[in-house]
Amino acid sequence: MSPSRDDVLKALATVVDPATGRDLVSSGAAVGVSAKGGAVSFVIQVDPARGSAMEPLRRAAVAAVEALPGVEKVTAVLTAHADAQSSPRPAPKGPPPDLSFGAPKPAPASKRIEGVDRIIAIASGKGGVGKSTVSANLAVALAAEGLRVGLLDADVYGPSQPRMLGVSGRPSSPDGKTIIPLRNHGVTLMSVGLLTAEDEAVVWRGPMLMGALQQMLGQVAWGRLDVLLVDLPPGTGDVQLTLAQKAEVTGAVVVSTPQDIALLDARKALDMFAKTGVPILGIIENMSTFICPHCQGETQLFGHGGAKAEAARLGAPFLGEIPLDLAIRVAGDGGAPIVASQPGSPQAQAFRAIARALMAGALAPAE
Ligand SMILES: Nc1ncnc2c1ncn2[C@@H]1O[C@H](COP(=O)(O)OP(=O)(O)OP(=O)(O)O)[C@@H](O)[C@H]1O
Repeated sequence: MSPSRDDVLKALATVVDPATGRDLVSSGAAVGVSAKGGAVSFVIQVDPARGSAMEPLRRAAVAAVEALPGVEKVTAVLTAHADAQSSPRPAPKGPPPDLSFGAPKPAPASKRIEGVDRIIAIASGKGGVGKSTVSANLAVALAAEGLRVGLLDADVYGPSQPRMLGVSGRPSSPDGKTIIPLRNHGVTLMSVGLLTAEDEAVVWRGPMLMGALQQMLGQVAWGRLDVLLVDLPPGTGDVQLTLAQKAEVTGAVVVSTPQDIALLDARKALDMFAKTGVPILGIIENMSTFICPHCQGETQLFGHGGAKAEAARLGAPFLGEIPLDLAIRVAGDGGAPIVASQPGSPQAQAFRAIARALMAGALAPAE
């Protein structure tokens, strides 16, 4: 019989970090613990200053878990938690988060959005990597697979979903409390961009920003949704933290380009989610290869495969790659993402494959 997540936690609780004298579970160092079939994965957060000196601890943790009956594969990753000053970390309240990519868990009532089964955050470490393009196409692709999909554009600094999904006009609020979202290409959409004039520069200040996000989570009449995608602003700021605190987020998908710099930034996003207990559902490489619009030849402009290698290193699922392709940009800028406007194209198929990979993991029906 394969071990349960609790079995794995018990095994990890026997492994003591000699530097702190505390075990991996009570110190909060072991996060993202997942046990599925015989495959176990977890992340050990370490102080970056101790870096490679932690490898023996990682090996001890792997050995403790491997000793459990039914374990076939153990993936254990060391990550540096972003704030080295805070070491040793305070022990988190409650057990480490569940990184299982299976059925949604019942959430505390206050954190649930009525009628919404799962919330998936789409994040990137830095701007311009195509997070919004990926979110829009992924939303349409999931809808094409038969799911009821919502898209919340929380990119307060540059809301682009109304343009990408070809939606305009102000959402109505018949009772002055509930906001009725708009809908196009099979996707229910709400965006901060719909609450402000298109050319109006929005200077959101902290509390206002949190208020807007909470309003969009709590006051929008989303209806029944299998999944709500949240297109986050780039980086690792307040909106990300608010979302993790105020809503029961099923997990996060991180979009990265293959360049090292983008990957470094992507690492920050991954670390932030690990710290806030949000499981990583997968990594998508965008602008993976360049498709020439004239000869259709393929060039590896930014290198290729960096995100896949990083995903493997972290033990996170790699969901797929999207080429840098003029047709993808033109379609997005024209208000009909390529999955909707050219569903038979190879580019649309690449997004559909990613949607299916996500469904096979995070959106899989209950076992
Ligand atoms: N795979 C792609 N092929 C061609 N163009 C792309 C691709 N992905 C994104 N783009 C284009 O790159 C630009 C930036 O993309 P997008 O707005 O999706 O990025 P972003 O990461 O959401 O940026 P920000 O968070 O800064 O708003 C857009 O003009 C978009 O059309």
